[in-house]
Amino acid sequence: MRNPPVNSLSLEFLTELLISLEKLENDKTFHGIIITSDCPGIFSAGLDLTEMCGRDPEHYAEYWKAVQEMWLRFYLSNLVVIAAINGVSPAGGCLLSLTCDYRVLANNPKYAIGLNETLLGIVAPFWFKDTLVNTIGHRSAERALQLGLLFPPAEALRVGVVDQVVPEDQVQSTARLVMAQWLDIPDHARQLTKTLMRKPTADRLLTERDADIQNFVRFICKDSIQKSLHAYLEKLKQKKG
Ligand SMILES: CC/C=C\C/C=C\CCC/C=C/CC(=O)SCCNC(=O)CCNC(=O)[C@H](O)C(C)(C)COP(=O)(O)OP(=O)(O)OC[C@H]1O[C@@H](n2cnc3c(N)ncnc32)[C@H](O)[C@@H]1OP(=O)(O)O
Repeated sequence: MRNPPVNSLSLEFLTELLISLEKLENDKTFHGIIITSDCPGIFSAGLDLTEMCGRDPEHYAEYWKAVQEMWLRFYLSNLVVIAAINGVSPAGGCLLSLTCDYRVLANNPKYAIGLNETLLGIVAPFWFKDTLVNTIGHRSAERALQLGLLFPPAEALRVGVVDQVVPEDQVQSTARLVMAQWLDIPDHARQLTKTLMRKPTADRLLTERDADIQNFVRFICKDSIQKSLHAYLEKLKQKKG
């Protein structure tokens, strides 16, 4: 991912990601992809706050549809998808990694990962929650979501948000080793098993997709939510000054 400075998942970047995924899926010489970051120290800052702040309802609806599409397409991809997480990964950045089949995280205490939406005064939608529950179990997910926990590497490994923590200079090579192991499995059997595991979760969003967009638009348009997102963005900007 190369969307400096923080790989935020803007509408444009999400569209590029989806086009890239589609191209790779349509090229039958590809069997797997490794998602990693070109921004030093940052895997992805998550959803782009500027797409959710100070825009009109039509824009929010278009943006949310693209976020849903990213989740659905990566979560259900027939390719083996591995996240080589070489930086901090809050909220939507964590969600993107949770769509992958395997997560390797660099062992740097700054590289926290988690669904921290509540800390921003926003609520992780049910399909964010379902993805986390499927990964770490109900009790750990409930605690992590309510408290908006961002896990440092050792904790992330302990709770199961990531599958492996390795020295920073070994993230890419480890992801490639893991990829080789996954590609050794007969493709059709692995793909069908992935579908079996993930389709019920994806189907829930597919059947409630429009209602989920309407919920998002209603929620994000609230004055109180706009105010807190705006204040949060300002705080990020002032950090430098
Ligand atoms: C009932 C409910 C129904 C429906 C619910 C509906 C919806 C709610 C759910 C919405 C879900 C949202 C999920 C999300 O992903 S929200 C985004 C969460 N992300 C964060 O909190 C991360 C914020 N960023 C950071 O903490 C730091 O930037 C970071 C640690 C990533 C990097 O720090 P660093 O010091 O290296 O850089 P900064 O100086 O902070 O940032 C550089 C510039 O980038 C801008 N920035 C940062 N993050 C974002 C972002 N997520 N979106 C847009 N822009 C971002 C930052 O402002 C700086 O900008 P400039 O000052 O250079 O202009």
